[in-house]
Amino acid sequence: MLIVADENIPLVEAFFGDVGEIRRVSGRTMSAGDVRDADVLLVRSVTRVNRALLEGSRVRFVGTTTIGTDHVDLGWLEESGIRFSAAPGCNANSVVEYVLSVLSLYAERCALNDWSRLTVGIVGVGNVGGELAEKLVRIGFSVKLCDPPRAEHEPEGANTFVDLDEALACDVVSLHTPLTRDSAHPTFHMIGTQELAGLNAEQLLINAGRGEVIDSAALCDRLGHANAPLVALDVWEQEPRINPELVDRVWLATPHIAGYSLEGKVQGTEMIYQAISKFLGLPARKQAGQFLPEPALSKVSFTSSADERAAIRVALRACYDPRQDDGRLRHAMRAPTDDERGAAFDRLRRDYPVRRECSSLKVQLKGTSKSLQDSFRAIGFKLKI
Ligand SMILES: NC(=O)c1ccc[n+]([C@@H]2O[C@H](COP(=O)([O-])OP(=O)(O)OC[C@H]3O[C@@H](n4cnc5c(N)ncnc54)[C@H](O)[C@@H]3O)[C@@H](O)[C@H]2O)c1
Ligand SMILES: O=C(O)[C@H](O)[C@H](O)COP(=O)(O)O
Repeated sequence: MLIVADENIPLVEAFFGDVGEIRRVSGRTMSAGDVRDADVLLVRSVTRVNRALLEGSRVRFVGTTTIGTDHVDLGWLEESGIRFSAAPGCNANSVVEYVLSVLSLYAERCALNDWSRLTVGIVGVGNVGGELAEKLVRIGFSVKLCDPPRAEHEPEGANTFVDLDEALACDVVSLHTPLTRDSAHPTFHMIGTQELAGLNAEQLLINAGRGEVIDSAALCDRLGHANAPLVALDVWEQEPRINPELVDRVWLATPHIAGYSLEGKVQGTEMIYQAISKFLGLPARKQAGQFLPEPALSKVSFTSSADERAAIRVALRACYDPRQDDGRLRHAMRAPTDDERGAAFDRLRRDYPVRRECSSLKVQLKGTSKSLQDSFRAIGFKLKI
């Protein structure tokens, strides 16, 4: 059995070495020739999986080690009898930690002593948005949830969810929808000129869903006018050849790495390993946990003299500080041509440093308040009181 896998999927050899022969190829440039004699194909979000890639090949199973599936022609795979599996939720916690870190930076920028005074509108309340909402509520934030598909289909939907306008009126708006064009509630350019016109300088807009959910030409234009909101973008239209002018105009710019914790990546590989094992009728004995190394930073300690709010900031940013990714992307955008900038964007993702989730860090709190302990727990740190 031949397994063709994107060269940037971690631990393919460790998980699949005894399932078949493995051939690594570039996900960005993967062609029909690369996959013709494959039985199994493993991709990331950068490979378009469709008739052009697979027709005439031996491929019977496609797995994407990602949450998003907009790069895959699901209809064509089904018609062609090719089994498909994604990795729902694999890196949801990583994205949530990205948003929490952005929120902590924003609160600091606004000189807000208590970050939980910010209201947060979450658009798209699935694995990522749902986990974000749960953590924010536990910390004490007020959240508004916008998810029309869920609002329509769930019995309590009308009471739980708000419409997009209401979510867009919050201090912070965080987008976590999939990219859809033909659904009942399409998200392609869901945030366009009109929605952007309604946002103001007292607001923060975060997009860690898919770049095409925001009309980026309209955003670039809005950011050139008065009273514009602050914007944090992790995802972009036309990746990897993103608009350098837009990078210049946003507050925080990261190269589609919100989901790039080591835990998130390894869980993605593990979920596809489980799906393939089931497809082939093989036992799935390997688990992500056995491949996670000891974290570089394993413990921090705060005493009763710690400023409680600063303690959360310090611990959160010890795990992940988006300003480092922002600096690297801005530097990469100095390259002179579109091609070079695109290659640099992909390099930043390929050579991404090891980033561990908050659950890998033990936090010792001596003589601190119960509410601080609850907030640390809500974020996901391991506590030692
Ligand atoms: N930046 C990153 O690194 C990163 C990482 C993981 C996922 N993502 C993106 O985030 C998306 C969401 O991930 P998830 O795991 O939460 O997916 P999910 O499928 O669990 O949830 C998506 C939610 O969005 C809702 N939705 C659909 N259309 C909507 C609309 N028009 N308005 C509001 N809500 C709508 C759905 O009903 C669903 O509840 C993924 O599809 C992927 O594109 C990005
Ligand atoms: O959909 C996802 O899971 C994320 O967007 C994922 O982090 C994308 O990463 P990639 O597959 O491009 O490495």
